[in-house]
Amino acid sequence: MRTSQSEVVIIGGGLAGLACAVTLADREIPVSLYESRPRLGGRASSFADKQSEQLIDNCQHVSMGCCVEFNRFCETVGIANSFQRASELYFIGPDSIGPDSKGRNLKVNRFAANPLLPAPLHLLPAFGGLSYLSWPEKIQLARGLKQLALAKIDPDKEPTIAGWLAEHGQASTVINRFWNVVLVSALSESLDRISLSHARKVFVDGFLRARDSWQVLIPTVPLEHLYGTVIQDYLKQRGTKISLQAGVENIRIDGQQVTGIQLRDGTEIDCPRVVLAVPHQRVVDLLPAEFPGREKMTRIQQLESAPITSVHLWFDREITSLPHAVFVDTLSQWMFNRSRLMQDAKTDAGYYYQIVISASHELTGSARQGRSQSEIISEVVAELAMIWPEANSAELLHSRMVTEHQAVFSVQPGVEQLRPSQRTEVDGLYLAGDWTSTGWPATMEGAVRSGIQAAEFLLADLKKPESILLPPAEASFLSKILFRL
Ligand SMILES: Cc1cc2nc3c(=O)[nH]c(=O)nc-3n(C[C@H](O)[C@H](O)[C@H](O)COP(=O)(O)OP(=O)(O)OC[C@H]3O[C@@H](n4cnc5c(N)ncnc54)[C@H](O)[C@@H]3O)c2cc1C
Repeated sequence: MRTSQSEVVIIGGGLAGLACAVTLADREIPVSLYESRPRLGGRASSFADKQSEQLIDNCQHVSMGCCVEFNRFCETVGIANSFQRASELYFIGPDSIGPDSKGRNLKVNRFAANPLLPAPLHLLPAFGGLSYLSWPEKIQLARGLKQLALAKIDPDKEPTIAGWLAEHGQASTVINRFWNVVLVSALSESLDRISLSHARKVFVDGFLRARDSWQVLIPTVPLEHLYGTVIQDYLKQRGTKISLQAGVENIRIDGQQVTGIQLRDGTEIDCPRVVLAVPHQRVVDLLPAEFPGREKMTRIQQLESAPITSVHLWFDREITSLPHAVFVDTLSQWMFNRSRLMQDAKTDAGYYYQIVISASHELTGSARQGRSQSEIISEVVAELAMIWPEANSAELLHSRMVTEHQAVFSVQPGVEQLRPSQRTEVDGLYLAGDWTSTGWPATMEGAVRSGIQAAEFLLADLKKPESILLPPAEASFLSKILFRL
C-alpha cells in the first residue's frame, strides 16, 4: 500500500518526538507521528505491575528547576500541576566525620536554600550543615566548586571528573560523600566515565547560576498519564495523527532529498520531511546504505550507554514518612516514597517505595558477580533498615527490580564530538533525541530541547523561521561576578 502523508512525519513518540510534534502542531503544521510501541513516552513510561495492580514507572523520573525547556513544555501541554516541587532535600549519611564512620549511626541532613541569600550563596548554609563532612573538608569542597566553575575546558582533551578531582586535591571522603552523590544521580554515570564539562554543567546550572535551579520536580501521577494520555489528547486536538504499534522499517532518501518512509507492515508513505526521533542505537538501521553525510552520522554508534536500576518495594506498613531521600555512600542512591508522593496512591497493595541506583554497572553482566535479584533487593532493604529500623519489622509484601541497560548515553570525554546536529545533510531529514547535540546529558530536558531544535530547523526550511528555544536561566548578579557566568 502507498499513501501520501502530512507535511511532516515524526518517527518515535518519546519526549523528543513529542516536543517536536507539539511545537509544530502549535504552529498548525500537519504532523503524523509513528511509534513502534503501544504507548507514547519512550524511556519515560510506565507498565502494569500485576501483583500490586498498579501502574508503575519504569523508573522514577525527576526534573530540576534548571530544566527550563522541559518545564515550559509541561506548562504548554497542561501537565505542570502533576509535579511536586521539592524545596527541601534530605541527605542521609553518617552522623560523624572521618572516612571510617561507615556502618555507624546515620543522620537525616535537611538541605534547603537560605531564603535571604542570593545565588550562589543560597546553598552555602545547607552545605555547611552536612554532618558527614568536617570543616576542612567543607572548605576543600567549596574551593573545588569554585575551581570547577572557573575551569577553562578544552573539549578536545578534557579529563574525566575523577581525574580532575584527584588533580585538584579533593580527598576521597569528599569525593565519595559529595561529588559522587550529586554527579552519579544527575548524570547516571560513574565519576571515572564523566567528562569534566558535563560535571561542570551540573554544578553551574543546578547550584550556582540561579536560586531555584537546584529544586527537584517529582511527578505525582504515573508517567503513562503524563506523557501518554494527556499529550496524546493535546496533539490529537491539534490535528496530529498518532499511530501506535507502527514501527518504521526504513527511511527513503533519493539523492539529496528525503522522499518517505516504509512501515514494518510494508506500508509506503510519501513525505518530504521526516524527523527521526528514535534512540541512537536504532538510527543507522533505519537509513539507506548511501546518503549524504552518512559517515558523520555513523559516529553515533560510538556512543556508549549506562544502566539505571530501580528497586520497587511494597511493605505492609510505612517505614518512613519522608517523601524522598538521598543516600550517601551506599548502594541505594535515592528513595522515593511513592505512597506519599502520588496523587491517588492506594495502600491496599502496601506502602510503595522506589529506590534508584544510577550508573548501576556493578549490577549488570559479570560485574554483578552472580548476585541474584533477591540478594540485591535484600541488600537494599538492609540499607533502608539501617536508616529506618521500621523496615526490619515490616513485612516486605512484594518487590521487583528493573534494570534499563541502555538507560542513557554515557557522558564520557569526547562525547560531544559524536553528537550530531538536529539538521542533517539530507534535505528534509532532521534528528531529535536526547543523544543529539544539545549540550545537555541524557535527560528529559535534553530530549525536549532536541525536539524543539529540530522543529526550529524545520520551520526555517519551510520559510517560517522562529526562535523558540529558551536561553538558560539568567545568572544572578553575584554569580556573574564570582564565576563569570
Ligand atoms: C531508568 C531511567 C531513568 C531515567 N531517569 C531520568 C530522570 O530522573 N530525569 C531525566 O530528566 N531523565 C531521566 N532519564 C532519561 C530520559 O528518560 C531520557 O533522556 C528521555 O526520555 C529520552 O527521550 P527520547 O525521546 O530522546 O528517547 P526515547 O524515550 O527512547 O524515545 C524514542 C522512541 O522511539 C521509538 N522507536 C524506536 N524505534 C522506532 C521505530 N523503528 N519506529 C517507530 N518508533 C520507534 C521508541 O519506542 C521510543 O518510544 C531516565 C532514563 C531511564 C531509562
